[in-house]
Amino acid sequence: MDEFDIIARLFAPLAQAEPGAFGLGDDAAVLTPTAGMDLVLTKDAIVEGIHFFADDPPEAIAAKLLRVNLSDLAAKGARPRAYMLAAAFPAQADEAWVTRFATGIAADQKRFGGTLIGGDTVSTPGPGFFSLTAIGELPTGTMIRRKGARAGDLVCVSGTIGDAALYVAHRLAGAAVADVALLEDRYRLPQPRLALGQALKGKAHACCDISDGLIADLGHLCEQSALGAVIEWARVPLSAAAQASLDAGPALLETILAGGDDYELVFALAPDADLAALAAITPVTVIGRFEAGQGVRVIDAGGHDVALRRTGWRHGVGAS
Ligand SMILES: Nc1ncnc2c1ncn2[C@@H]1O[C@H](COP(=O)(O)OP(=O)(O)O)[C@@H](O)[C@H]1O
Ligand SMILES: Cc1ncc(C[n+]2csc(CCOP(=O)(O)OP(=O)(O)O)c2C)c(N)n1
Ligand SMILES: [Mg+2]
Ligand SMILES: [Mg+2]
Ligand SMILES: [Mg+2]
Repeated sequence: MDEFDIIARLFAPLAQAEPGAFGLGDDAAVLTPTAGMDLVLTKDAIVEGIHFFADDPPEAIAAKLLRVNLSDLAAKGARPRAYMLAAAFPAQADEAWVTRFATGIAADQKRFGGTLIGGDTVSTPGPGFFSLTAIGELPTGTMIRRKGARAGDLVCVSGTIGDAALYVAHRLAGAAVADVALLEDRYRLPQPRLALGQALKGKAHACCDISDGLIADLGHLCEQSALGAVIEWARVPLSAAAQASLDAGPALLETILAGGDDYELVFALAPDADLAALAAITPVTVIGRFEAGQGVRVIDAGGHDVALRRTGWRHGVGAS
């Protein structure tokens, strides 16, 4: 199967809903924004060995690629409209592997919306590399920014924190964790909080998704909003698996707070905001407050600062 077979047989069927995709038969696509809407654009790439394990199911790798991008759209309050895919398949990806990858994309396109409108298909002598540009829509001028939190706002997070990072710590460092199957599922199949993100428009003063780690990504909100934040460790929402893992080894606290791969939302709400209306969509937990100053502080139940050696994931370039 060559690139043209892959495009025609596996990807073109996913492009039908957007006429400007021309069945993936032209050099480029045409996208007309819906009247009164802004287009919201975001790109994230994933690399074998860095973002996913080589033995992850190809359907899940494809789903994760789409979902990490939809998570960025969710954080901005946008609805998925279209996406572009660049796939560099490694030499060991045979026809069955590529077919399963396309099956994963197709299933999630149906689940979350949006239409494939173009991309590129190449081979690589190196590890698998997949990049996606997600294009969302929202009413003009309503995108939720990282900037805009106010001192006294509540720091809120969706879902539970730390599950995927505990799985990575288990796989790479042999960390003893509870319920590996649940943690693995959270790692492989993040849940983009699209409905919550859209409900946050006009309510959240600032929002971003948690990819690098709760502390680091909350730090991005703080930096852009020119504020600090304090969070109470005891209020950070944990799954039963994460709680049980932590009970066995408190060293995993830092993994939970700074490990990343959560793809939950962290956002700023006014103290009198209607939390129940949001929690009816996706579980939401208040974990702290924005305050004057800079940086993120974590305090324990006694009000003492919790020292962290790292705050989140950073890609390095070069030998440093
Ligand atoms: N190579 C690049 N060229 C241009 N912009 C980039 C590049 N890499 C990252 N950015 C931009 O920098 C910002 C932060 O990127 P990133 O940390 O990847 O955000 P996120 O966690 O939301 O995915 C985003 O606005 C992104 O578009
Ligand atoms: C095999 C493997 N090892 C380690 C990790 C942990 N990890 C790798 S990159 C990353 C941060 C998120 O990826 P990034 O490319 O920074 O996404 P962005 O912040 O741009 O959304 C994390 C937590 C992983 N997901 N998989
Ligand atoms: Mg990114
Ligand atoms: Mg991202
Ligand atoms: Mg990152």
